[in-house]
Amino acid sequence: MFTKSNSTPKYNTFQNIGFMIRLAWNSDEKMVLVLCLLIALLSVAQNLIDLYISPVILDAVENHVPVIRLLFTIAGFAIASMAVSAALTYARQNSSPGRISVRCEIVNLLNRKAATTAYPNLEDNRFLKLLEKSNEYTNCNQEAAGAIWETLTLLLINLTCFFLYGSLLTQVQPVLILVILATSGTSYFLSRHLDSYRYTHLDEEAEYAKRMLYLLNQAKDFGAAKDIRIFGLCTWLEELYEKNLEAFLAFHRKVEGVYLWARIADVILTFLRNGTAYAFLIYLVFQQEMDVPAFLLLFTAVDGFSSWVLGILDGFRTLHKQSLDISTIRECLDYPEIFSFTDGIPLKWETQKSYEIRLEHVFFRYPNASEDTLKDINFTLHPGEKLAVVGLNGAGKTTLIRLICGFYDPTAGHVLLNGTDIRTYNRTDYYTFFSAVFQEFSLLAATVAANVAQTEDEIDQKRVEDCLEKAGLRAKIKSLPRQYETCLNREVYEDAVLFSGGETQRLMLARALYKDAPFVILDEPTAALDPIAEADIYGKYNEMTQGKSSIFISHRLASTRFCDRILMLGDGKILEEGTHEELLNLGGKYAQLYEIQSKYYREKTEMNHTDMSKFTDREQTKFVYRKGEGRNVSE
Ligand SMILES: Nc1ncnc2c1ncn2[C@@H]1O[C@H](COP(=O)(O)OP(=O)(O)OP(=O)(O)O)[C@@H](O)[C@H]1O
Repeated sequence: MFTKSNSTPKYNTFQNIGFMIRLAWNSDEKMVLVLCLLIALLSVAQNLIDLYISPVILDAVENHVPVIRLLFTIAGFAIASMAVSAALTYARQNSSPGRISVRCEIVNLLNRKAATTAYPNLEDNRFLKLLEKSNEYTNCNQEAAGAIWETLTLLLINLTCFFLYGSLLTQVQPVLILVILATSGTSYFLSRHLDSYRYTHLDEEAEYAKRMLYLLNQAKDFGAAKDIRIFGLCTWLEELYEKNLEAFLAFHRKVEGVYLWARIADVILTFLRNGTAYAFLIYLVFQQEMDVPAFLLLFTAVDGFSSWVLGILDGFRTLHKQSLDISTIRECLDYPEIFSFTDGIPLKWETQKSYEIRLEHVFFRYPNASEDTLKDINFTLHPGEKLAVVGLNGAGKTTLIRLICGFYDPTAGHVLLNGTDIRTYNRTDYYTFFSAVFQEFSLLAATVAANVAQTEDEIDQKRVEDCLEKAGLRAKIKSLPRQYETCLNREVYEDAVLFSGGETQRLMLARALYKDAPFVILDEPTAALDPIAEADIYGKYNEMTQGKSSIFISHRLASTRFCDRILMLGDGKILEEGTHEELLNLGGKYAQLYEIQSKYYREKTEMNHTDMSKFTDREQTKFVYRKGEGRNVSE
C-alpha cells in the first residue's frame, strides 16, 4: 500500500554541513559559527576543570600541603569554573537568535520555491512530499535546520575531550580504550541500523499522519460543516479515523518492538564496557600500582571517556539523520523547474505595444491521463479582442486557460506571444501580462485594499475605490466600520469580515481590474453572483476590458453575446467558432445548447408569471427576494 523511501540522499553529510555554513555566512549570521566554536571551547574547559578538581584537592590533602595553598587551589578552581560557566551561559543565550535566523532563511527559501515553482510541480506528488517534509524539518529549533548547530557543537566538544581523555587513559592501559571503543562502536552501529529502519518507514508514518490530520480537519472545516450536518457524515468520518488510527497504532507497535530489542542490547553493552574498565582500575589499586588520587582521576576519566565515545557516535548518528533531513530540504529547493525562469528571455509589458496570443496545433494531456484533454487547438487572440470560450463541463475550457496563462506547457504544439513560443521567455515575466479571476478564490489575510492592490505598500487608494466600484462592491465596503482597512480571514484576524461567495468573487474581480495587464482572463467570474450583480458586470464588461484582450468563460451562453468571438469547445476540440449570431445561424452545438438554456429560462419566466398572479403584493416581494439569493432585488 505504501512505498518505502529507499532512495539514497542526494547530498552527503559534508555537503550538508557546508550548505549550512554557507547559509550562515551569506545571511550575515557569521556569529552563529563563532559562537559554536566558543561554546565548544568553553565546554571542554569546564569538563577539564570538573575532571581535575577532586583528584588535585585529594592529592593536596594527602600530601599535607599548607592550608593557604589548599584554599588557593580550591578558590582557583571555583573562580575558573564560575567564569567559564558565566561565559558559556552568555554564549548560549546569544547563539539562539542567529540560529533561528538561519532556519528562517531556509523557511523563506522554501516558501519562495513553493510560491514560484512551475505550476505542474504543485500537482506532482514527489514535490509535494518533499515540501511537506521540508516544512516539518524547518518547523522549530529542535528540527534539523535549527538543531544541527547544537549537534556540530556537541561533536566538537566530544571529539576534543575524546582525544584529551584518551591520551590520559593510554598512559595506564591502552586495552581499556579498545574495550570501550568496541562496545561503544557496537552500540553505534545498532543505532545507525535503527535510523535507517526509521528513515525507510518515514513515508508510511507520514501517510498515516496525513490521512488522520485530513479527517480531523474535515470535522472542523467550516466549508464542509454544512455537508457534514446535512448528510450526517460525522459517523463516517469517525469510522474512517478509527480505521486509520488502528493501522497507525499497529505500525507503531511494530516499530516500538524493534526499538525495544535495540535498547536491551544497548544496556548489555554498557554493562560490559563500564564493568570491565572499573574492575581493571580496582585491580590496579589493590595491586598498589595506583594511588587514590590517580584512581579517582582515571575512574572519572573512564566514565567520561565512554560518554565521549558514545557522544561522538551519537553525534554522528544525529548528524547523519539531520543530514538526511537537510538533504530532503535541498532536494526540494533544487526540484527541477520545467519552465524557464531566470534563464528565460526577460519580458516587459509596454503600454504602446499591442500583443496577441496564438495557439498552434496545441495538444495537452494531464500526467497519467490516458487521453488528451485538448486536441489540435488553433486560434489567435487578437489585440483588444473579447473572446468567449464555452462548452460543457469537462470540455477543457479551464485547461485551455491554464495553457494560455503559462501554467502548463502543451504536450505538443505551441503557445505564441507575438509569434514567439512562450517557453523561451522568463515565465515569471510572462505572468505579468495576465490579470485574472479564476474559479478558485484566494484571499490573503490582509485588508480589503491590500487584497485588491496585492501589496501592502504604495496602494493607489483612488484606483482601489474605482475597481471596487466597477466590481459592484464599493457600497458594501463603505458600509463597513473600517471600510478599505477591513481585514479578511478570521483565522488570522478575530475582527475580520466574512464575505459571501458572491462578494468574494466581486473582490476578485476588483483585484483583476486593479492589475493593469494586456490580457484579462475571466473564468466563470459571475458564477457566484446574483442575477442583478451578474447583469451589472455584463453591462460594465466593455468598460472593464477596454484596450485589453480578454477571454471570458461562462456556462450562460447569453452572457457571451457581448464578446467579439465565441469558441465552442467539445471533446477537447474547437467545435464551432464565430459571433453569437453566426453560431446561432449555424444551427450546430452552440445553437442547440442556447436553445435548451433559453427554453429553460422562458419556461421559468412563464411559470413565474402565472404563479405570481396568484400571490398578494407582499408574497410577491418575498418570492422575488428569495430568487435574488438573499438580496432584495430592489436594492
Ligand atoms: N489537474 C488535473 N489532472 C488530471 N486531469 C484533469 C486535471 N484538471 C482537469 N482534468 C481533466 O481535464 C478535463 C477538462 O477539465 P477542465 O477543468 O479543463 O474542463 P472545463 O471545461 O473547465 O470544465 P468545467 O466547465 O466543469 O469547469 C476533465 O475531464 C478533467 O477531469
